[in-house]
Amino acid sequence: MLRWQTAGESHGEALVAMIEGLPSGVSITSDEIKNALARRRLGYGRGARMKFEQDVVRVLTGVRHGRTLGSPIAIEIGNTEWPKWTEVMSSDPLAEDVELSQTGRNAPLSNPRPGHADLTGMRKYGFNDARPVLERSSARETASRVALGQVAANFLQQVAGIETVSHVISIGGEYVHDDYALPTPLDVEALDSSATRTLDVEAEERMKTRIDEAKKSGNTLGGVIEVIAYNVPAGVGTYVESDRRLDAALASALMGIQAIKGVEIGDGFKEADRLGSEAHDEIVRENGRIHRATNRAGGIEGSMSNGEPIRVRAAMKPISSLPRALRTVNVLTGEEATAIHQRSDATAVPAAAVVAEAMVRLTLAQYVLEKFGGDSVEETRRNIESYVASWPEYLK
Ligand SMILES: Cc1cc2nc3c(=O)[nH]c(=O)nc-3n(C[C@H](O)[C@H](O)[C@H](O)COP(=O)(O)O)c2cc1C
Ligand SMILES: C=C(O[C@@H]1CC(C(=O)O)=C[C@@H](OP(=O)(O)O)[C@H]1O)C(=O)O
Repeated sequence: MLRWQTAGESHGEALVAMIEGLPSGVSITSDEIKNALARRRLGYGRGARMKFEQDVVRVLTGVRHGRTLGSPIAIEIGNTEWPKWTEVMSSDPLAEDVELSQTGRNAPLSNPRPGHADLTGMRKYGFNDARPVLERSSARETASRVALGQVAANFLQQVAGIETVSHVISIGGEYVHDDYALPTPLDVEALDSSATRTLDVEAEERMKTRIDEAKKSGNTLGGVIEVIAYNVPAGVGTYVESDRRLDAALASALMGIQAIKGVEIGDGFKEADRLGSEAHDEIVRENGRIHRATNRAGGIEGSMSNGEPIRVRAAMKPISSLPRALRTVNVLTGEEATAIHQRSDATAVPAAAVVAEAMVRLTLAQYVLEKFGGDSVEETRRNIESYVASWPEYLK
């Protein structure tokens, strides 16, 4: 069973990520993890923190000479901003003669921000300061998931040539064109170089203009992202129990990302309006091989991969911390107030696409391992090859 967990606060000393259950022999280096983390920092509209902070990666356990050992892997991502936060975020009680200043970064945050976990988190955990809530609810934590996602990506690539691609479909209501071709692994470099993580240069300009306008008026934006997984063999996931359904697992993985409010598999909500004859993907034989005439289902039928590219989309709400302050109340006085705002992203849709890709990688790694097992990369690869080899030629 593949399991993973993350720990760490946004302004703490470091984030920590663990993954357990991967076979031995997966090749992975800390540079590959660093590169994955660098992709998450990209995107037009990201805030100041992305410029001055760095992710300092240390692979602490589970990897030797660039190969996994089959034992738990622990990764540390240091926050380079830590020296400024040592007192505010000290895990030990502060010495008696150290008094936190009541201004600047030390000030108690008693005006909770709408759209964040602040108000309910304060009630639930018994704080009258939003600091202890926002430290963990912050999407800083997604760096841990991207680090783990890179390990999963290497596993998927090395056992079955499975590759993922993430891109942006819309920001602030500015969409890519309807006839926009699905990006493939060959497009990853171009997507990484795009300010809005899209190959549609005309849409990119519209998105950038929209972000500029939002920024100018003290506002923020959300959008829609898509992740595609290529070369997933048919039969990953199952219909036999609801908790083993691949589509349900992917939806849960994406909904578990901060600010994601909706998930679609394939054509998702559009399918609801179509006639049955226009909704399903006919099975056709071409050049002796069986495949689908279309891929509206997004590569999943009966909660199993069907051999076509897997396609999932997620909707991200606009960033909750607005320079144009939203109304709130001061929890200490009960009086009306405006929400705290120090700095934030104007939009983080391109970054969320990279995070969503990491979650798809982790989920697929879990489901591939569940189907094919294996304690070493070679064993998993052999199992997949012999499974596919058991089909008649026209079904491969
Ligand atoms: C990559 C990424 C970056 C984010 N950056 C910010 C940010 O700078 N400011 C902010 O208010 N929210 C940001 N968010 C969103 C909040 O973390 C999120 O909306 C908040 O924790 C409330 O959680 P919920 O939206 O799931 O209810 C970001 C989310 C992601 C995925
Ligand atoms: C630090 C990251 O994202 C942060 C996520 C975030 C939030 O509220 O989710 C708020 C911002 O942090 P701060 O409030 O300190 O400016 C973002 O910069 C990151 O993605 O690495």
